[in-house]
Amino acid sequence: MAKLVQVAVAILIRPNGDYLLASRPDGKGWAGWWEFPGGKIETGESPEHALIRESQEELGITPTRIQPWIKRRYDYPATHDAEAKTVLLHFFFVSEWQGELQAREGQQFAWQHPQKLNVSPVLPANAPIMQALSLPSVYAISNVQKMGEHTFLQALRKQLDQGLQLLQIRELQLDESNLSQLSTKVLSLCAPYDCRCLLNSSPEQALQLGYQGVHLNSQRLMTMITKPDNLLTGASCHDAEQLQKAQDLKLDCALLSPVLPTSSHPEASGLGWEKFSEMLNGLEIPIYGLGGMRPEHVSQAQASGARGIAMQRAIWIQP
Ligand SMILES: Nc1nc2c([nH]c(=O)n2[C@H]2C[C@H](O)[C@@H](COP(=O)(O)OP(=O)(O)OP(=O)(O)O)O2)c(=O)[nH]1
Ligand SMILES: [Mg+2]
Repeated sequence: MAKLVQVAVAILIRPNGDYLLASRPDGKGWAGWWEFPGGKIETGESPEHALIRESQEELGITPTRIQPWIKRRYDYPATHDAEAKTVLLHFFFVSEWQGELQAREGQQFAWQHPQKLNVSPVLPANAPIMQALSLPSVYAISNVQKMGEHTFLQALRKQLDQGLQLLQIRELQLDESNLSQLSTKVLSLCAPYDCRCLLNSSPEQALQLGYQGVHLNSQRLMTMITKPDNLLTGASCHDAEQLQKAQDLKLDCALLSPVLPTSSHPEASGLGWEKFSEMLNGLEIPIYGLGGMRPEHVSQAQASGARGIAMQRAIWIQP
């Protein structure tokens, strides 16, 4: 059996969202491939400790703000320059550090825009990680029905100014013509910003109304045979079977709900973080927790292996 190697991996993130990749130096297996800085966890060492030690050894910096994220297992085949092995990668976000970056192992550095990678090839185990990083940590869901259109659009503008990047329009109460009118307003408001909009409806209607994406409810998800063409596609999931379906279709993201009790579904008790985390184990597509989420839950969701959180209420309420 191939040996299991535990690895601490540092995703250094700048305030604008760009992250650092480094090339693997000559002399190591998979030389020339791009990876996040990091390295093997020593026997008896905690992943956090390994992360700090490797950052010092490879980059000459000391992380001061660390957020645990996904753990990912991957089987590497034997190659011309490396033996077969199974890695368990412990990914961490590092958003603050002390010291200046230095290439202490002769590696090259490249800061990457999450949606426009300009180096390759990246280590194969990282493919789903890059995919997840191309989406933001917060997914907003519209709430025109409760807030009224005027108040919602005002709150949306505020969130766009603060960097909102992913929005679902979910207004099931609207007839076709009202939905079309609202869509025109929302899409033109979002156009100057770097925010992608998904319509909770059918792929056909999303395309017809000019959305970049569609969000499938769980019923629609289960009837899909392939991922809709030319649309960023998300889906709502409430159980393991639906999550698996979203993954089999290679959707861009999925919501898992309800994580916590929520006023929109008072009858449901919520999965709780432990069960939530268990259900995400082994999934490769980016997942957002939904249900009772507030902005401060992002770190808990990420520590559970999610990309982040989705909010329909708290995001529109200004502190
Ligand atoms: N650092 C890092 N390693 C990764 C990533 N993705 C991925 O599959 N790996 C794999 C490649 C290697 O098999 C393993 C890390 O081992 P490594 O050779 O970098 O370990 P190290 O820095 O401690 O170096 P060494 O001195 O032991 O050679 O994890 C990644 O993004 N960053
Ligand atoms: Mg290394």
